[in-house]
Amino acid sequence: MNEKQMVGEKAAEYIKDGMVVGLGTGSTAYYTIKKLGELVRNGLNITGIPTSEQTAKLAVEQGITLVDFKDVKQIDVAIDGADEFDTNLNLIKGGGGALLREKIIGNAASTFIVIADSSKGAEKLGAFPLPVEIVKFGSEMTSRKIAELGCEPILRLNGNRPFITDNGNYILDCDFKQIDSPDELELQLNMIPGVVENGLFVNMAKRLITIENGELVEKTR
Ligand SMILES: O=C[C@H](O)[C@H](O)[C@H](O)COP(=O)(O)O
Repeated sequence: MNEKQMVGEKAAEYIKDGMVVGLGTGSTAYYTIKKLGELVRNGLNITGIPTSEQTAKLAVEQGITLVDFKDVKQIDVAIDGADEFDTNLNLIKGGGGALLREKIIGNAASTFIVIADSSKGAEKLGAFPLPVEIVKFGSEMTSRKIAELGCEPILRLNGNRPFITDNGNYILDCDFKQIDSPDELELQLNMIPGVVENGLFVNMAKRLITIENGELVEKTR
């Protein structure tokens, strides 16, 4: 079993009957959703809220009932992957472009569980270029304003066209090299008009499930 499958399936153990579950996006969350599908087919009763169109499709294929977000007052647990995590369980997310919905759902969940293979750990965040979702209007200006914070934003492409998020926006990948104060940078970025959201998830993860020396490890905050 690969590391993504190990952590992804482990997270499914936290899901109990009757829960409303935030379903993450990406190649690690894939294994959680597959496992939850198996459990649902064996009688587990949950409803899911997907963090992307891609995840919605997978969840439906797996037989997981989805609920309309507008009808939801409480999300019990959200499970999602990460592109990078630090020792305080702060994260960089958005490698797959799903960061906005992931942040809304992760923030609304009583418990946000992160699942990440051993390659994602870092002393300080920043080696992974930070994804920032911006509106199309004025995108060059928004990009210049972000650059003033200390990076060279690169417009994410899909082939030779801009990548478009599920929300109809662009993504700028911003290589800050090393992020000393993720909480400050998160706020500074979101203060720039045109920025919709950024991929820094600070003080959100309650539990991290990862791998160390080939073994499953869990850390809580
Ligand atoms: O937008 C994508 C998400 O933030 C993913 O959770 C993140 O990119 C990690 O994905 P993966 O599990 O495929 O490495």
